[in-house]
Amino acid sequence: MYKPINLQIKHLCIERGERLLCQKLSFTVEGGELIRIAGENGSGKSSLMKALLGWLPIEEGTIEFNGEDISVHRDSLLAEQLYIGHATGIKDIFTVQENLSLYCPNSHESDRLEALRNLNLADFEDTPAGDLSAGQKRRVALTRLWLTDKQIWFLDEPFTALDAQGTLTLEHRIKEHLASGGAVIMTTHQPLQTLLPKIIELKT
Ligand SMILES: Nc1ncnc2c1ncn2[C@@H]1O[C@H](COP(=O)(O)OP(=O)(O)OP(=O)(O)O)[C@@H](O)[C@H]1O
Repeated sequence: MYKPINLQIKHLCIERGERLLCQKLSFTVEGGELIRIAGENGSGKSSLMKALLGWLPIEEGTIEFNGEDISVHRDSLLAEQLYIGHATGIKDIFTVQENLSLYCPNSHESDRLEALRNLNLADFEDTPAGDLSAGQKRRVALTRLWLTDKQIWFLDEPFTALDAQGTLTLEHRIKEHLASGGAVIMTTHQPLQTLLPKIIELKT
């Protein structure tokens, strides 16, 4: 079980390419909570995620993690977070197993194999990632969710290219994480099957 966490966003405004993306947005995230950032294409979902991690400057407002302003001190948030972006980040020239070793260098081989089994990739460990389908590459990227001990997950369109069974497997993993006090902030354009998120809607 994780310790309690609190991410507090107050009156946040982000500007990108001279467009104002969030207008005085406020919400909180605590352990056990699933947040879905919703909105049309270009409304600023990915930008908001990056701003929450301190990777994009903010125009106005504050982001506090466990009471600390991340614009001053973001080490504790960065130490607790796992971010999986829009792009899978999988390296085509490496095998599936090598990609996992690259992303999770401290993981045990037995845990990596178990993670691959969970995602129906056990037969592909020696396959070059470049020979995988889009959905299989997404699954390789998502194995990190079975290998991490990070408490707060930032998942940008994690369901992209997954089939129905892959979607349910990911939803199940997210539920396990929430049940142990983890938090998840995600974007998705797809309908969720079993998850009931708190929705933060961005306007265009
Ligand atoms: N690197 C960048 N430089 C300048 N502007 C950018 C950059 N990346 C995105 N933007 C702009 O910021 C706005 C929000 O983009 P963002 O990717 O955050 O939207 P989104 O809601 O995640 O979209 P989608 O649903 O298509 O993934 C868009 O108008 C986009 O053109």
